[in-house]
Amino acid sequence: MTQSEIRQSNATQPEAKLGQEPNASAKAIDVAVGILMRPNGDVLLGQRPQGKPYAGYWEFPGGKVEANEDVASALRREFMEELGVSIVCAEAWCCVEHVYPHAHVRLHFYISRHWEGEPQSLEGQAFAWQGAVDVQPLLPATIPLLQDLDEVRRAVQS
Ligand SMILES: Nc1nc2c([nH]c(=O)n2[C@H]2C[C@H](O)[C@@H](COP(=O)(O)OP(=O)(O)OP(=O)(O)O)O2)c(=O)[nH]1
Repeated sequence: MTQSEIRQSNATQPEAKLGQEPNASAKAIDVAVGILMRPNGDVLLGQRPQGKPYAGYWEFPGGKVEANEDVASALRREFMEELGVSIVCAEAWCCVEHVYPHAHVRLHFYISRHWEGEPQSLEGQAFAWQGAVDVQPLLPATIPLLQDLDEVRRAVQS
């Protein structure tokens, strides 16, 4: 995946600030998050491993953008590290901020319909392909996006 393959989607661009108002003095941590979407609209979720904040909660795979790394590179790296999957192309979907007790995060969500490799649990986490997302608990910042995601899933199916 190159920068040119990261396209802005016009379909859904919720610019939401979720949860508490972000503390202006707390620097937001950028997080790259990828939603793998099968042709039938199913999406892949993973369960956060022990030792992390919100262990046991379900999330879309991804992780923090490192220093001197762009979001697209972080997405590629996280998917290779966590799942052994190579993202071929992905589309920027939306960006949301959330203030957790442990961090103020800025989540950059991408949707990918084209990847290479079968997801493997390289960090011991559970995974689940879901239609309408039905795993619980989900990370609080991710829950409000599910309705918009359902619209994308339906558009893919039709
Ligand atoms: N991957 C992912 N993170 C999410 C989602 N929703 C959400 O609020 N987050 C938050 C939880 C965490 O505060 C942050 C991700 O940080 P992380 O600690 O999992 O990142 P990482 O894998 O780089 O972890 P580490 O190297 O620091 O152990 O983003 C989501 O759907 N997917």
